[in-house]
Amino acid sequence: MHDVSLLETLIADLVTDLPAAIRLEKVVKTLRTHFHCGAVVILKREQEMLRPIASVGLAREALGRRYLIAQHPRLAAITAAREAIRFEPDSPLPDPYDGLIEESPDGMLAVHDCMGISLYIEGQIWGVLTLDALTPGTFDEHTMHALQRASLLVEAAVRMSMIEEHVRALRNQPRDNQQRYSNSIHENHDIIGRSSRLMNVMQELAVVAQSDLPVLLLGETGVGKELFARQLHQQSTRSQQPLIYVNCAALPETLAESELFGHTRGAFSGASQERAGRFDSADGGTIFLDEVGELPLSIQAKLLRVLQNGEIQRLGSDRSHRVNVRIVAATNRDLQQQVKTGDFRADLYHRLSVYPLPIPPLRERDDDIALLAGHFLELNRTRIGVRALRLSPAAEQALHRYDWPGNVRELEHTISRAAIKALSRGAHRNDIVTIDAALLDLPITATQPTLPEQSTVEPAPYMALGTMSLRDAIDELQRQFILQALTKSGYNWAQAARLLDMDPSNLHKLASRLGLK
Ligand SMILES: Nc1ncnc2c1ncn2[C@@H]1O[C@H](COP(=O)(O)OP(=O)(O)OP(=O)(O)O)[C@@H](O)[C@H]1O
Repeated sequence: MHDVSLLETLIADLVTDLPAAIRLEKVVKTLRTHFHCGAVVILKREQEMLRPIASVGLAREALGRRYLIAQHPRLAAITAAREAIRFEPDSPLPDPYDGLIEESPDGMLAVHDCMGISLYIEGQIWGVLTLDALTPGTFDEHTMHALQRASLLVEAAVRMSMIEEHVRALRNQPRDNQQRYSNSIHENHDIIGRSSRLMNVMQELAVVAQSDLPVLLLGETGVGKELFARQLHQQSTRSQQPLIYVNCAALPETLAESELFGHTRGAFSGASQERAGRFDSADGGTIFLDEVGELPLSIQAKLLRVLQNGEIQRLGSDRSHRVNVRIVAATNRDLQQQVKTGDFRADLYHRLSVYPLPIPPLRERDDDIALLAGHFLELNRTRIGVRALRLSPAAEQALHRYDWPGNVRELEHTISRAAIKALSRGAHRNDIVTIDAALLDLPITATQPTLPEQSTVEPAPYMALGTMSLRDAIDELQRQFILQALTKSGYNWAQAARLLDMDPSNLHKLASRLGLK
């Protein structure tokens, strides 16, 4: 593609009426074709971090990662410069995408070309664009100039996507809220995931956030109810006011009342001075009652009174005062069942559950697993200080097969544990550490066969001329391709056949001949 046709294609990507995320995906695909790259990524800057928001050629989990700029010298150099920057194939600086490249047999970036450019919106750095080509010599002075020109259109595409998001958000907003909300729509990215189930919850959450209704977040342990509560507050009209967290399970019954509603001086022995409670602290804002199902019945009665008349009474006081607090509660218990057994007051239940919002368990949003895993891998990579931390294909498969009774929390702990175990095998700072399925130590919960661990597609130096026959080399290449397709499709043979553009029955036959079945 010549420069002119590149610009034309980018302009076409720009003017087509597409959702923001898809528009940017199209842009990176166009750039990949034009610049003959293995991977192209658009990353958005968020304080000290860069977050991939559109990518092609990288493993899907990359979209869940966050790159601390200070820890990635290439990204730091691109961010610091205004012009396009190129890294020579022999550059000693580690590449942030090592282990994540789809096209490379083991995901690794050996000798390769890399270039990038910072993206500016309204005079401020907005993010960066990076391009990696697997063949050294792909990028030269000419491509640098072409990238410089193309970056203007990428900036335009980003701008357009931002404007569209603003418009969509404003359409959903009550009038008095417009200014505040438009400032914050791009801020919170803490909830990782792109599954349709998650997107539906986020949409519902955005709508209910704007009402002042009490919300009851329901979901199994570890699904992220606290994150959703924070998001709800952030998107509400109260976002500039406090969000006060109360863990009801950790409140001792004897102290619960004074903690929640405050106490007067001398209300009990040790109460040497008057003290405000959590409801006072939350005045004007939101109180988040986590694990509300654990509240003792005596406190439930007092909480109900606050919800009924908006007034609180400090322990030891006979006067009450008004507070204006929005209630968001969460539980992993079956509250209706608790009502039946008399452990939870029915009247309080009805007050709290005006708007129940169920958060789906992780096993019902498989699409989020890779992104979350990527996010936790990057956090752990930073923590343990290695160059790259990645999953073997079999490990990735194991994550998808497992049913995650402890949900995201369990995934987070599984990856942290495996990272530390990998480190204890003697990894060093400059190492690329691969977590294999055994390190994850997950119980087998599925019927699908486990890919043999040798499916980690290693670079194949042994395929050099003189070390094997052409026939064996072809077999080896076919084996690697099939394993990659199987890994990518989660061992779904029909999908793997489509990826390989083969007839499924031929794929089965070939896989048997190659010893893969
Ligand atoms: N979508 C997500 N993106 C990033 N991190 C997540 C996500 N969901 C959950 N987490 C992380 O998983 C962990 C558990 O989340 P959280 O404590 O909110 O769960 P919970 O539903 O409140 O669980 P419990 O009912 O046991 O209190 C936290 O460390 C949280 O940051």
